[in-house]
Amino acid sequence: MEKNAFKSKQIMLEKHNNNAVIVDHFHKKFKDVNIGPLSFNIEKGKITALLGSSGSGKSVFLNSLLGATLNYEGNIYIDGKERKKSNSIENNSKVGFYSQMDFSLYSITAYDFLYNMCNVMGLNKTLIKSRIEYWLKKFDLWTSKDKPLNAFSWGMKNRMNLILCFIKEPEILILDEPGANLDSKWRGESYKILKEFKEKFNSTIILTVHNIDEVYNIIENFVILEKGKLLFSGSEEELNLYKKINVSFEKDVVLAEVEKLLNQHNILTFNCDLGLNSLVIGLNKQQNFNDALDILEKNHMQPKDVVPQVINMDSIKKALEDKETPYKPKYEPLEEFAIDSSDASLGIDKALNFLNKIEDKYKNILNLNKYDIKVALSNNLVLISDDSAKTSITNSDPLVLSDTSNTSQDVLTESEINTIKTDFFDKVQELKNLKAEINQIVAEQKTEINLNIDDLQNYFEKVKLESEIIHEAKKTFEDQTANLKVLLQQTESETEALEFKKTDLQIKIDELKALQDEISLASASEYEQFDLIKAEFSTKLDDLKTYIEKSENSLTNEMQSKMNEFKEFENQFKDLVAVQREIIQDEIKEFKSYLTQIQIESDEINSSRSNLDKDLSALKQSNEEFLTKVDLENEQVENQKFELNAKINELKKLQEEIAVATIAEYKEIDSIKADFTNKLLDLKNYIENISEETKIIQESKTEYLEKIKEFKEYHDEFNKTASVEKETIKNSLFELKEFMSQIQIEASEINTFKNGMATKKVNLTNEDSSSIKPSNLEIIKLKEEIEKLKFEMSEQQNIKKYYGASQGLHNGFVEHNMQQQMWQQNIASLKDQELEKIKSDLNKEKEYFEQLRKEMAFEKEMNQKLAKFDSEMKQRENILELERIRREIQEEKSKLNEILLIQKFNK
Ligand SMILES: Nc1ncnc2c1ncn2[C@@H]1O[C@H](COP(=O)(O)OP(=O)(O)OP(=O)(O)O)[C@@H](O)[C@H]1O
Repeated sequence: MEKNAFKSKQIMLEKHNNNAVIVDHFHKKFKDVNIGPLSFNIEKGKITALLGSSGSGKSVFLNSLLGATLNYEGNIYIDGKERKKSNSIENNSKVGFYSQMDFSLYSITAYDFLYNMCNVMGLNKTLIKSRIEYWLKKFDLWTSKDKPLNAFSWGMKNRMNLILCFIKEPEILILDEPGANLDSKWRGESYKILKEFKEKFNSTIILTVHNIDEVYNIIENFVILEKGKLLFSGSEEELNLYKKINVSFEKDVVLAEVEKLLNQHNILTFNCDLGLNSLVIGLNKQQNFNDALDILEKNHMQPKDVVPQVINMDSIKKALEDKETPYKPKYEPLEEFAIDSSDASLGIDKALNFLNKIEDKYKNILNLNKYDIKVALSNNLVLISDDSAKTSITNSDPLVLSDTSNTSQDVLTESEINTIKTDFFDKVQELKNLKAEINQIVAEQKTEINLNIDDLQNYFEKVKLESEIIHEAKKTFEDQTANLKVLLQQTESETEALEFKKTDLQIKIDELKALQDEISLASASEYEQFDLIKAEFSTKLDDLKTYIEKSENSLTNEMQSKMNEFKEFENQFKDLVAVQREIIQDEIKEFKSYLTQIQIESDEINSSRSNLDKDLSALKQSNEEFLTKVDLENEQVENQKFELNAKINELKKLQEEIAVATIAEYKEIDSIKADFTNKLLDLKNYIENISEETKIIQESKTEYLEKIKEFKEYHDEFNKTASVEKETIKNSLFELKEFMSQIQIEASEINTFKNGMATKKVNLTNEDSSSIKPSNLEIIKLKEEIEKLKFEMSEQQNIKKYYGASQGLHNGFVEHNMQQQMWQQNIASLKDQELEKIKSDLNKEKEYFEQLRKEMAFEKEMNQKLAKFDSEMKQRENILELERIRREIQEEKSKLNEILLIQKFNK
């Protein structure tokens, strides 16, 4: 038994493999309320609306579907798996659920929140970043990705909830009131995204909504609950639900005609309101209201007002009630209606044929003899008949074209007239469509074609006006003919009366004649009396005759003049018709040539169109190629963007560092600058001082140079004297050498004496140390003498070095000892003077060198300052370099920003 139940369940599930959800006798019992038993299916890859009034059990069912409630009878199968037993993470990953989560306590950023949630959902790590970016951008929250969630508005929070639901890209999406808390723009947008999502992933979407009207266009299936029971489950067609629109018209539009027209095009009509001249039209999913409008417009039944009717639970319930007696259109649908506006040449052919046809009909009228026709006009259609008495001329009469020669052949039926009328307006419409196409393809020809179409309209207006004039003229002509007839009848009856009068008179004359005869028979007196009466009577008779003649004459004259007038009018009418005929023929010729022109243009357009088609396909191909290229480039750009962002961040950091460094450096520069300006001021003062000192030095220098010059001159002179004296000294030296050798001899003698004395001394030391003392004194004395001699010798040498001996000295070395003292005195005084001079010169030189040293020290100081200045300048240059680098970075950054902006724009 159980096995069989299992088998039947298997079969049921297999049967329903195109269903994402199978609800099998779901039953949830509460204390006072029962939800179920419910059995229905939710089709895979479709959008199903779960509808029902408040408390109907939608939430109870959704909670059970989500697995939040497992305590119910019956079963819910998701993808063939029993919900109660398959509440695992794996199975839940197939389901996405939208609920209104409140983020008021979440200070985490939107991006981080989604990142964490994706991890929790077990999304592949490589997908997370791209998914987050895609969905945040889709819901316009990418720019707020780093904002904390508790700073989001209600609308933004709701969009976050939707992202949470979509980001998983699940097979089944369950959305409980997705439009709540969203503005109308985002409600519409999210329904659009929902549809896109379904188409992209072939997902099954189950949603509950309050305003079904807003989502009607995307819903494919309906599940309707009412007080815990299933009211309906199936497609829109099965629900018999139509999008209803109330359309009202001007008073002159006949609703019956509108209804007939729409029905013939498979558009349902409901609820005619004759008072407001409006009716309700019903459109199914495949029908577009714009198509209905086009049909009405083409047939000159433009609506005055259009009010769409809201689809709500009431209208759904009504649709369910009406389901038993489905609406059937009153009028049979037309097999073919739409004009293929893409085939412009066909339209022109049709227009040509149609206009030729009209021309034929006009020819028919124009070629008729005026005597053969009786003319009347009905609206703008010409009514012609060979027998006006037989034809009822009313405004609603159909168009009748008649030729006296063959009346029956040219009579058109009402349906033929309607076809001609529809054809005519169709052709005009086709011409309009053609005009629109020409406008699109050849913009330059637009004005010309517009003018032509205007001309065409003017032409028809003119024809209409002219036919109205003809109609008026014909009417006047007919009126006058009728008047003439009446006049003729009057004249005839008057003539008849006169005839009667004449016979009466004749009878009376005859009677009178008889009476005359009787009277002639009577007496002569009576005869005389009778003659008198006779004369009287004859005058009266004459009067009567002249009266009759007169009246006869006036009648014939009047008739004659009327006949003349009639003839004149007839001629005029003839001329008018001839003129009109010529005009119409000319215009038809013009129109024909215009049409051939249009034909030529149309051919040209067709050829250009085929070229354009070729170009278009080429363009499409290149566009596709371009798009793939763009995709590739986009990818590259994304990478580049990422790199650029990283670089920008680096640059930003660098910039910040530079900015900090620059500020510090600026401060330093400022202090250096201040120091520098102070120093510069000092330097200036110093330089001023120096320049003054330099002036003084310069002056003293020139003085000193002059003195040096003098000294040099003196020196030269001295050198001259010295060279002379040198010779003398040479001689003296020779003498001195000899004197020296003598002295050396004496010295050797002294040394021998000294040695003798030394041996004596040794001996004496050996004998008695006290006996050494007197010999020591002698030695000291001798030593002093030798020292003295040495001093004198060196002095003499020195003197000889500097000055030649005075001329007295030349007198021989023999007198040397005698003159030596004198010479020494002179030399000493000379030497003192010279030495004094040299000393002062040396002092001056020393001063000069001191000055030079000072100058050099100053120069050194200046050099040091310059070096410092240079280093400061270098520092300053470094700062300027930094500034330049900073500017370059700024420029680089703005370039990058531009590139980014262009990339964004391109995207
Ligand atoms: N836990 C419960 N205990 C008792 N009755 C409940 C419980 N949950 C729901 N109900 C009842 O079940 C019925 C259906 O409720 P449910 O919430 O499914 O309605 P709904 O269709 O979602 O309505 P709404 O559109 O207002 O949200 C209501 O009458 C409700 O009172």
